[in-house]
Amino acid sequence: MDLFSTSENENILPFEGEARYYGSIMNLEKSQYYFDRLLNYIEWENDKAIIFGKLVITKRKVAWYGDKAFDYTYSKTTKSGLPWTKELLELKSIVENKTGETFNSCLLNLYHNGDEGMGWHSDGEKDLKINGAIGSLSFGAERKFLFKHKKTKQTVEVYLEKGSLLVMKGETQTHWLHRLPPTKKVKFPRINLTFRTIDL
Ligand SMILES: O=C(O)CCC(=O)C(=O)O
Ligand SMILES: [Fe+2]
Repeated sequence: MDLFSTSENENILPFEGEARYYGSIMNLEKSQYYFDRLLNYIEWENDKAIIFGKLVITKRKVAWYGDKAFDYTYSKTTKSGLPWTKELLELKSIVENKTGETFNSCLLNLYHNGDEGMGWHSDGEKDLKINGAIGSLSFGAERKFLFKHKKTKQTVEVYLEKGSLLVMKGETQTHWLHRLPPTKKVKFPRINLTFRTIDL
């Protein structure tokens, strides 16, 4: 929060990218409110991905919202966006004000517990604006998030607490992978929102 702003905005990547962890950007009551609203009012669906040529249906649930019903190709499957909800517009504006960036879409992930995670990837899908910022908001259970440099394999870890904001920008997606590792320690759900800019 703003009281502890000395390390706020520090780039946590050592080179070839920019990832800024703001910590929690809202109070606990607000982050609990948004967690509940998102859990109950988002149209969650199991994700489908094509991995090594096979259709895989994940336990993790996803949803896709945006400025208009555009199609977006992600993990080799195509999704179409739903119109923004009230809460998503509020959160988009909070993230835009904090970062000075603008976004036209949001991918949401619901991890029911620590068994669910996301493997190494970068968000460089062809529909995304090149080097555009991605604003990642987290609610619910705190989880570890990792970056790994594509060439040097150097890793950087950060714990994403409830109500927190992580911004990835610049060359991050070109040079770094990221992942949300599964963990036996976490028994509670987590919701993550990544605000993005799609080239329309
Ligand atoms: O859940 C997270 O923190 C990361 C999600 C992610 O990397 C993505 O949706 O591309
Ligand atoms: Fe990602």
